[in-house]
Amino acid sequence: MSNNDYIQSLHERIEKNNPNQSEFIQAVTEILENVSDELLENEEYQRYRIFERLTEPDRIVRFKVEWLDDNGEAQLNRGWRVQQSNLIGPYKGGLRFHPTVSESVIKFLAFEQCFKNALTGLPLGGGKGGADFDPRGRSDHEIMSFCQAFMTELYRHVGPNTDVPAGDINVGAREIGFLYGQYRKIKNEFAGVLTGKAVGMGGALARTEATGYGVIYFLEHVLAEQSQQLDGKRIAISGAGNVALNAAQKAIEKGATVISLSNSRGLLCKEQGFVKSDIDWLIKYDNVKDNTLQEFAETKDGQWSSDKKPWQLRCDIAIPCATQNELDGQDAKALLENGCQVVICGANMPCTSDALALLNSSNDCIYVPGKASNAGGVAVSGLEMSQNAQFERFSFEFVDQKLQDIMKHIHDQCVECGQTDEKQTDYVKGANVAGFHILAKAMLAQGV
Ligand SMILES: NC(=O)C1=CN([C@@H]2O[C@H](COP(=O)(O)OP(=O)(O)OC[C@H]3O[C@@H](n4cnc5c(N)ncnc54)[C@H](O)[C@@H]3O)[C@@H](O)[C@H]2O)C=CC1
Ligand SMILES: O=C(O)CCC(=O)C(=O)O
Repeated sequence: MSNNDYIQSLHERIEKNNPNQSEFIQAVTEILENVSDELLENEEYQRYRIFERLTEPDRIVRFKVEWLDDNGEAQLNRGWRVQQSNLIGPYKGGLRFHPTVSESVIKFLAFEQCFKNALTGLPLGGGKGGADFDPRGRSDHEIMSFCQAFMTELYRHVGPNTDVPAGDINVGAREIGFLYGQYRKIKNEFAGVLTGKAVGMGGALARTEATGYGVIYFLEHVLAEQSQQLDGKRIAISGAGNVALNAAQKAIEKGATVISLSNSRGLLCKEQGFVKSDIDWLIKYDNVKDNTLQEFAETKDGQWSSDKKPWQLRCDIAIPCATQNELDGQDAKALLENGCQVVICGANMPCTSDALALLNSSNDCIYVPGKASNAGGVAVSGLEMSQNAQFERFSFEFVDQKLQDIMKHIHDQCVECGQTDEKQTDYVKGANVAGFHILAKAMLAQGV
């Protein structure tokens, strides 16, 4: 088979085996494009079918979640846990509760997670889970009932050395608490089976902040490569959840001007830049108010625009922190026309394929994929696991320093594996190739 035919056969296999799973196919295609050379140059990778085996999840668990709402009516949802690969550590990755959750979404997240976790240098395999449950408008009691029902099935598939879920969209400290409480009751044991727990029950200090802070630490390295710094840069951020708000807070602390936040209903802009107390307020009322951003504009400061995204704003740096495919080709074009120099992802796969192609081929803009830049969250989850295993508690400063070291380590790997002919760094290629080497080597070493 010619080289072209071989790579083409891998594309066809993915399409054929995963019909109607556009997000999963998108994530796999991006990585395949970057690792084609390694596959062609390494006969062992082909003989042992490394790519095919990495793309096939070890197991997919789909389950029924039935629970009672506040009116005493039965509700029914679907839950998933995709255990993609435990080649280099227990399956590890978050849980997402959102009506758009599907098998394709969880599979793409689990696949990406394997590469991300490998880049951290910690012994973490890859997995992801969630449910098509919409928490919007639900009471605390309903959220608790749902979480308990979800864990009543999930508990049999997880364990501190088997699979360790954490939070993702709409799964924060409150949900992790309810999930953990149910696991503890069923199993009658304290075990580090979830991360993102409250600090008083084994959670790591700085886990809440870690993903957003990690993005900014990574960004500083990207800018340093260009002999630039964060101080004075205008940053547009999308999202207004855990990742967005903590990235904003760290960026402000480092002297940047953060001009936007957003949610699925619209955009909040503050032209002169948010200040620390603004972000403190938004963190405090996240989850409490129906639309925190709109309320901020109405009662405090800034402009609210319904149904708008931040990508038309003039900015030096864009940080998408909401969800997959939130930034499309038109948005990418607008960012480039307005002089955006760096797009660095807080969210997982926030750019459509069109947007990625435009941004990553531009000589004027650097694009950093989430599997590199948002790995700080899972890295600190890894520290939480090690803290739990030792019955220890690490200080905020210790964890934050480790996080900074890990983000630098990931950046260094991207630079090493992502060199282009023009002696620049292609961060997409760097992250994909570096992660692939780690997983491929482990797969070869462990035999078939
Ligand atoms: N929480 C974590 O540690 C990590 C999260 N991520 C990724 O970061 C992203 C955000 O996650 P979190 O902040 O944890 O979730 P979150 O639930 O705290 O916040 C999500 C935010 O995105 C907004 N949003 C959702 N869909 C949207 C849409 N279509 N358009 C605009 N805004 C939308 C929501 O309104 C909310 O403000 C996700 O892609 C997640 O997979 C990645 C690594 C780690
Ligand atoms: O902390 C974790 O285990 C998971 C974080 C996560 O879901 C992600 O990196 O996308």
